[in-house]
Amino acid sequence: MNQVQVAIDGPSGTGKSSVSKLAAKEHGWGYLDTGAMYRALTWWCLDQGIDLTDQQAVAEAGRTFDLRMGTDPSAPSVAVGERRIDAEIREPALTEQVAAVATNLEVRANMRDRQRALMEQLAQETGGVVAEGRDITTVVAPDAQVRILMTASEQARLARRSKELSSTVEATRAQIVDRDKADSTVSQFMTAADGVRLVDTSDLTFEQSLAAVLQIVQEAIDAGERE
Ligand SMILES: Nc1ncnc2c1ncn2[C@@H]1O[C@H](COP(=O)(O)OP(=O)(O)O)[C@@H](O)[C@H]1O
Ligand SMILES: Nc1ccn([C@H]2C[C@H](O)[C@@H](COP(=O)(O)OP(=O)(O)O)O2)c(=O)n1
Repeated sequence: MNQVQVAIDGPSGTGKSSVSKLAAKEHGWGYLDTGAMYRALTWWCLDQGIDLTDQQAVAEAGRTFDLRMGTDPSAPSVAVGERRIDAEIREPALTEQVAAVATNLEVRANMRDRQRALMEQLAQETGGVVAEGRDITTVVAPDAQVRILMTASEQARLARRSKELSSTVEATRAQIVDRDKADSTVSQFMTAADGVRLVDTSDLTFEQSLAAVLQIVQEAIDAGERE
C-alpha cells in the first residue's frame, strides 16, 4: 500500500488523541488533531473580538485566518501566524465556547477542505496520516483505508477527563456531556457508520486501546499489500 490514511472519530475521553498520536508515531506518519483546528479558530475569534454568535463573521474569520498545524506526533503544535497557542486552546473557558464555532456549518465546510488538503499532504510526505476528530470517518475522509470509531461508556470517559483536568466528575460532566450533545447536532459520532470499525475502550487499558487500533491499521496494510 503506498499511502495510508487513518481516520479516527469518537466523543471526548475515548482516547482518540493519545492513541492517534502514538499510532502515527509508530509508523512514522503525520498526525492531525482536527479538534485543535476548531479550538484555534475559537481562540482567534475571541482574540479579535469577534462575537461567536455572529455566524457570518466567524465563517469569514475561518476562511482567512493563518492557521498553522504542527503535525509531528511527538510534538504536535498549533499556531496562528507566528503566535503559538498550544496552551490557550486547552483552557476550560475556551473549551466551553468551541461548540459555538464547531456547529457553524460554513466553518465546517472550510475546515473540511483544510483537513482534506492537510491529510493529502501528510500522506504524500510521510507515507501516511492519522487524523482524529468527530467527522473524519464520515465527511472529511470517508474513503480512508482505515476508519475507526472509538467509544467508551460515559462513566469511563468522565473518569478519565476529570483525572486529566483534576476536577470533579460532576464539573466534568457539565463540560463533556453537554458539549458532546451540542456537537452531535452537526456530526454523528456516537455510533459507527457503515464500514467503520468500532473500538470500545471502556474496559481497556491505554496500551490495549493502542494495540487494538494498531492491529486494525496493520490488517488494512496487509490487505492492501495482497491486492
Ligand atoms: N483505555 C484507555 N484508552 C485510551 N485512553 C485512556 C484509557 N484509559 C485512560 N486513558 C486516558 O484518558 C485520557 C483521555 O484521552 P484523550 O486521548 O485525550 O481522549 P480524546 O481525544 O478522545 O478526548 C488520556 O489521559 C488517556 O491517557
Ligand atoms: N472533526 C471535528 C473535531 C472536533 N470538533 C469539535 C468537537 C469539540 O467541541 C471541539 C474540540 O474537539 P477536541 O477533539 O479537541 O475535544 P476533546 O478532546 O473531546 O475535548 O471541536 C468537531 O466538531 N469536528
